[in-house]
Amino acid sequence: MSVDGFFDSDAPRDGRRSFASTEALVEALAGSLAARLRGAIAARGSATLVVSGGRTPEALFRQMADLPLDWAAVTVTLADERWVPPDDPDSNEALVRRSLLAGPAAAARFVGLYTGADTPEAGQDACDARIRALPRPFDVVLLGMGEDGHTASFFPGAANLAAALSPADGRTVQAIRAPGIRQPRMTLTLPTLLDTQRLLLLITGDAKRRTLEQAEADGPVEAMPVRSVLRQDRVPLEIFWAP
Ligand SMILES: O=C1O[C@H](COP(=O)(O)O)[C@@H](O)[C@H](O)[C@H]1O
Repeated sequence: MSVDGFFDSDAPRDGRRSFASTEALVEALAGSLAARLRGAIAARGSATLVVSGGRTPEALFRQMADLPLDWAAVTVTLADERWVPPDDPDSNEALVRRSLLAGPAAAARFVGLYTGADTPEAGQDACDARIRALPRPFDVVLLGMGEDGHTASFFPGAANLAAALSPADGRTVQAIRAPGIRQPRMTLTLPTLLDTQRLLLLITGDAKRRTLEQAEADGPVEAMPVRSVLRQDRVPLEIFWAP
């Protein structure tokens, strides 16, 4: 159910859905993602799901974890990772393991980005090999967004943002360091994230909605890197929002 006109205003360009509550969003989105994964498994025998970390997707992951699905045929990986071991509370892998890969979904194969190397730069080649080995296109890429307009680990002001958005050498991942972020990161590059059948952006709250409105206005991608997915025309972007 729409709560106002914002998400309906330019529907022809993007699929936008707004919900009266996070619970309603989570229920609808979990069901829709499960249907997509089932369809991929029926067609090809396997499915690949790329998810973001942070706080926003946890309720969705918990809902998905219980859905009836041949989880053993699903590979789950991350759109980005904080360069910390999986026992660190900031690890996106830890979030996925505790909230998505629980119950029936524990049967899924998880491919993490953290390699154990001292730095993401040192781990980049090994991480690239992991992602390169996955079937493509992905079936679903689920992105989030920060209030600063970052998505995945495309941060405003990141030294290597250009390489992440447009990797000259075709690499699938990029080490990221940016002012103001606690840990260095590893992110899938933009062309890799866009190599998907379905691309979703999940945001909640009024602050992020205002960030999205700002990102949709004119301005450089480097200032609000989520613009890189808003402005591309390779794969339709679906935006899911709840207050
Ligand atoms: O640092 C990150 O931030 C974004 C948004 O996180 P949230 O906590 O505001 O939901 C997330 O999409 C990304 O994967 C994560 O590494």
